[in-house]
Amino acid sequence: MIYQGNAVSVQLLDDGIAELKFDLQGESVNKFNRATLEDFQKAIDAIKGSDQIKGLIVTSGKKVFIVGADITEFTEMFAQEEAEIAKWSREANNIFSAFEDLDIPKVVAINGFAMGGGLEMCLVCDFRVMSEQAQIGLPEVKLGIFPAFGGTVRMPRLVGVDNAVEWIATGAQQRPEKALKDGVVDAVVKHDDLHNAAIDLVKQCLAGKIDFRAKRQEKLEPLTLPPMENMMAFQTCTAMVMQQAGKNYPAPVEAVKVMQKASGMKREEALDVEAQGFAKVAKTPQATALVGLFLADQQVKKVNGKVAKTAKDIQQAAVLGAGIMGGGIAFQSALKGTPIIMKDIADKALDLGMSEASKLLAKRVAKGKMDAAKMGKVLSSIRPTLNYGDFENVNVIVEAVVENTKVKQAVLAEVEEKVADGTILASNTSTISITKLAEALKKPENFGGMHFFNPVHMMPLVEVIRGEKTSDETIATLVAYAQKMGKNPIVVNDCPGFLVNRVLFPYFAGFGMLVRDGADFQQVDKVMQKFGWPMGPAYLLDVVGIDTGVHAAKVMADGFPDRMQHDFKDPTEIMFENERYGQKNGIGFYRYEQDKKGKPKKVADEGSYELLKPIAAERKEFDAEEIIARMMIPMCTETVRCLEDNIVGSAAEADMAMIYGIGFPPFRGGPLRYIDSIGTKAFADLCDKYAHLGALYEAPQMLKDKAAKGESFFA
Ligand SMILES: NC(=O)c1ccc[n+]([C@@H]2O[C@H](COP(=O)([O-])OP(=O)(O)OC[C@H]3O[C@@H](n4cnc5c(N)ncnc54)[C@H](O)[C@@H]3O)[C@@H](O)[C@H]2O)c1
Repeated sequence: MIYQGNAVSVQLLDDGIAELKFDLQGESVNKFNRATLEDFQKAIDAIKGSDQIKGLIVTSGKKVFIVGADITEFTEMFAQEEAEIAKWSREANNIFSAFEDLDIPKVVAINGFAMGGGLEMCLVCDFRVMSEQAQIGLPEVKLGIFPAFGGTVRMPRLVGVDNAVEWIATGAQQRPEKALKDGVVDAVVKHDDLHNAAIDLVKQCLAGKIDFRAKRQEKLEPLTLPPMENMMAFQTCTAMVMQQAGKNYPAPVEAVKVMQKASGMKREEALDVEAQGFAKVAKTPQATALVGLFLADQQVKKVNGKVAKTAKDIQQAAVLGAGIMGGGIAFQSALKGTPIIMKDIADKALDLGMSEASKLLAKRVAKGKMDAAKMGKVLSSIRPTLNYGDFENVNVIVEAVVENTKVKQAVLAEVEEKVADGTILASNTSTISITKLAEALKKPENFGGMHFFNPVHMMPLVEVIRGEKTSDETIATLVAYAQKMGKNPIVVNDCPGFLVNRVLFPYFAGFGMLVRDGADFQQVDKVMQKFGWPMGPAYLLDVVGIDTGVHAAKVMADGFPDRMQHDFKDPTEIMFENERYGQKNGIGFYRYEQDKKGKPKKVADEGSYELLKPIAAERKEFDAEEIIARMMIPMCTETVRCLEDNIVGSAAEADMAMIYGIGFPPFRGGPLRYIDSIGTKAFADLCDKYAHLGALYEAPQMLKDKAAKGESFFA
């Protein structure tokens, strides 16, 4: 053994070829934390000090190669001054450069995920051999930053400007074929042949058949494009990236700028430019929010992992109701490998459910994401039925029949009689209390809520709802089933609207008051979309369905009369009374026409303004800042109240639910992180400023306390 550290070892194999192996002890994956970087430096020193090593292969002792830098270290690091952050990147790069400069052929064997810093490690090697099972990428922009272990320097020099921009600015994870085609790797081999293929390449270098020094030199020099072509290439890329990323996500554009600025420089100078650019983006609020989001996601997964430990085995599921939601649940369950019985009372509904599932599957086949055999298998694991035969073998049942308490209670009581003792039942209700539905059951402990979002196959969130009598084992099983379906469950306690709708409806209430006070709903939509929402509130209400919106708003008002009842006619109610139900009947706040692809396209409709006139003050322009405050305060304060009332277990879970469930702008991190970004004191002051609008605008006690103590929701 030439070197043995906690994360890196160097061992001499045969013929003067050594193996440098990453294998971080005590962890399931390799990552570049500070300790690994230090260890890597020591390994390089050991290689330099050995006169036996003529060539090197770089490997991993884990299933993955290296997943990237250690993101848990980012929050603290990014809190430092820009100069300190740049220094960190520069120091790491000194180690990477020292490795690159070793005057021996170095070939990396990429066995599994090589992401971010993991791929940058591969780029400092002279050649890259990749297993056909591995995937690689530079996903840093998804955290609001860009590669800073030399990625912006080596990628364009290795694969050209256009490819480098695509890999860095999209942050996409890439398969072996793409990596080989773009020249990011030099060979793709069968997984079992990887080690030998890497050794073979080192041997060819040692035998003088391949000039590894020439290959390495390309990475040390400026880009080779003539100045005019270079400028053109970067200009085209910048415009494209700006358009795709949008102004709310500065990192991809900054990455391109850095690459352009460094294009005429040699490696070391270019690495300085990268470090400075990196420090700048690391200090943006977007980076803070997106890194926070990543950590929150990890925390939620950890919590769920613990919860799901006591889950019952799930081999067979069933869904009651083959409508929009039941059909979607059946499709998703079957797709992810849990066979499902789909029961309805109408033949027609079953046919519709099955034909929707086959349409979705056919799309996957057409896109090459699935073969016909798999499609057949998935379809045959959905069993449509009109009766309860075989229900005694079902482990978990999701009820998704019409939204009516009596019907749901009757259906749940009926199915309880048909199943084995331990079967877990859940309702997909969006507005009815889980505790109330449980009153119809003999074993309420075996029952909970499982609130999916529409369309089920697209929406990542499932709210798992604990009623008063729901057992821990039931919650565990529902969490496990949601995970099995590829969804992100968040466990919440029962209350009107559960978590997501309880927080969303105050936002709609804010919208109603703005329109009442003379705001143009189209202006509100534009401002909120610019703020980062996928769509503004009026458009969102049209998409959700005005009838659904009015019904749910009533449930919320009954549940929280002190702040959610209003003494004026809400614009959504006006639309409802005039049979403007939104997209579903072609008219709501907007009118809907079909675009060329047959999809609904919204157009302005003067009639809406006429209808709103009796309830609205004279139309006037509002400041964007005021619109944002009046829309966001009710949403954010209600999220705080959910935390206060123990509806949700942690700030991380609350924020993730809003991002997964209703598309809260990810670069703002979620309602609670949004409060943090403004500051708890400043946000509480903002609440005071608008408190005259009603109780929804009053700062909750928890916010006041945090503001007084100078605390935030996230450390
Ligand atoms: N549509 C949404 O966006 C959405 C989102 C989240 C939750 N939900 C909830 O999901 C549930 C279903 O909503 P949907 O939009 O799919 O409704 P839907 O009207 O499309 O489907 C309901 C289905 O239930 C069937 N049904 C009625 N009584 C039945 C019985 N006794 N046994 C079996 N099947 C029966 C009907 O035939 C119909 O096919 C509701 O509780 C709704 O609140 C809906």
